[in-house]
Amino acid sequence: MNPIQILVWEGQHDFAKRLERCLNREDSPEILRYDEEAEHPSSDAPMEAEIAFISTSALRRYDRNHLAWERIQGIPVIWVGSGDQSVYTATSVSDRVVLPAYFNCASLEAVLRHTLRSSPRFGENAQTGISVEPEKPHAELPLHKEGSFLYQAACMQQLVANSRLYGALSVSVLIRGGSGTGKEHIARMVADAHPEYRNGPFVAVNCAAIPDTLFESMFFGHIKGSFTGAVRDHTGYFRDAHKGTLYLDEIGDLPFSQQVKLLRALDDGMIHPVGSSEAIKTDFRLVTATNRPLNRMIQEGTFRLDFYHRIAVVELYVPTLQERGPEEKHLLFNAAMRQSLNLYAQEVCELPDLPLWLKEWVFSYSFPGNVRELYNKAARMAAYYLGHHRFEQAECLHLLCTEAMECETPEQDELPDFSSRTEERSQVLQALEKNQWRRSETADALGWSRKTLWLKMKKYGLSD
Ligand SMILES: Nc1ncnc2c1ncn2[C@@H]1O[C@H](COP(=O)(O)OP(=O)(O)OP(=O)(O)O)[C@@H](O)[C@H]1O
Repeated sequence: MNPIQILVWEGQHDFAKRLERCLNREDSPEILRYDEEAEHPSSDAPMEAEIAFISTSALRRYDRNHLAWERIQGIPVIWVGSGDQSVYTATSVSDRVVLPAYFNCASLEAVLRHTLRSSPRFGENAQTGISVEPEKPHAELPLHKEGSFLYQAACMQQLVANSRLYGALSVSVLIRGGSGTGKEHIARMVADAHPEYRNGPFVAVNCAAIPDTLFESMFFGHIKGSFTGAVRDHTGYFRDAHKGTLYLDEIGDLPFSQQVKLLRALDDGMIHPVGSSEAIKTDFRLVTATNRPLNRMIQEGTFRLDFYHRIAVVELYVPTLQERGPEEKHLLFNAAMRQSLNLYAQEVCELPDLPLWLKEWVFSYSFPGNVRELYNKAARMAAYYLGHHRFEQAECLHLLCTEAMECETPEQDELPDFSSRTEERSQVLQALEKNQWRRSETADALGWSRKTLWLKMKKYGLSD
């Protein structure tokens, strides 16, 4: 028997490799790869392959919808989500199942089975000649713990190892990374690694919130009566951090003029409290953090190069959640759900089995707000579960929509011009009935996206 041919048209460079890894090797399917530059399956001639995996984003480049595609090619197509939530939301509520680009073998199997069964070419009991490797029973990968800091990915293990390594030295450390990645956790890890400074205070300062007029007093302190309102002596951050760690968060937001003043004091550790002629020696380890592009700011002249050299003897980069990979998202999401369930529930509440679509959402969503956002989404799901004792897909996906996505209001130009609400409702209803309530076909018939149809059905009480 000739090996089955599978067509892959999906931009992720390792997609085909991951596919091969999941598919049963004894069947050894032949994978035909298409990409941007090479010939692509846009022609109207039927394709050679027996099944295709095509990125949903490919559709946007052609004036066709997925049904037209499948009709022309005459083979079942598994659409691959780009990881963009809008695509996922739009398609997962319709009868089309979308495989997330970051799939695992279990989700591949589920999507494959669903697609082949509903394909006229293969049918319910069809022998397709392809199967997914049986899921090997494997223990969940261990989630490492450093206090309340959880991590698993190799890049995170390296980061933690480096934090300990350089933390033990008396060097200034700059921590770079996106918002919500856990920079403060890393700063504390660095501080705790030093044999001496770890025993002193950890003074955290948000540099984005320091008024220019109070800058010197806040950092270097003042003596009573040195200015109006100075009713008592004030030590300031430098002296507060003596023999410990001074953590300057959002250092990229420190105005240029304040950078000079800090640089002078950091160079020799000598400070002059406001209103005092006495110089005081301070001794601490400096750790700074930022999510701003300091290199670009230096080029643009908004961040001082000499100041950068002073604060960044060692640089640690905290990867975004997306860079850590889907496994880390999955493990952290479970841990965060467990934490929220315990926090919100009146009595002990075990983590329920999460439905496949929710796991896939976690796998494919990019979490631009990183771990902070992941904790927020997990908390929403935990609160929803405690209220409903189940996960209803449409409602949950709606709760998981980010604020920036405008989940509620589809774009106006996507909507046809209906003069009244009632008329629109009956149009939607008629179209649904005409298409046997198949959402993809109905959306096509109305000339809407599936997301728009879904939102309209919710609005008019037509969804389950
Ligand atoms: N790996 C992790 N394990 C557990 N909690 C984490 C992890 N990373 C971050 N968090 C939590 O996410 C939130 C944001 O973390 P943190 O404040 O350290 O981020 P940040 O990078 O300093 O963000 P920002 O740049 O916005 O200040 C905190 O509540 C923190 O406890």
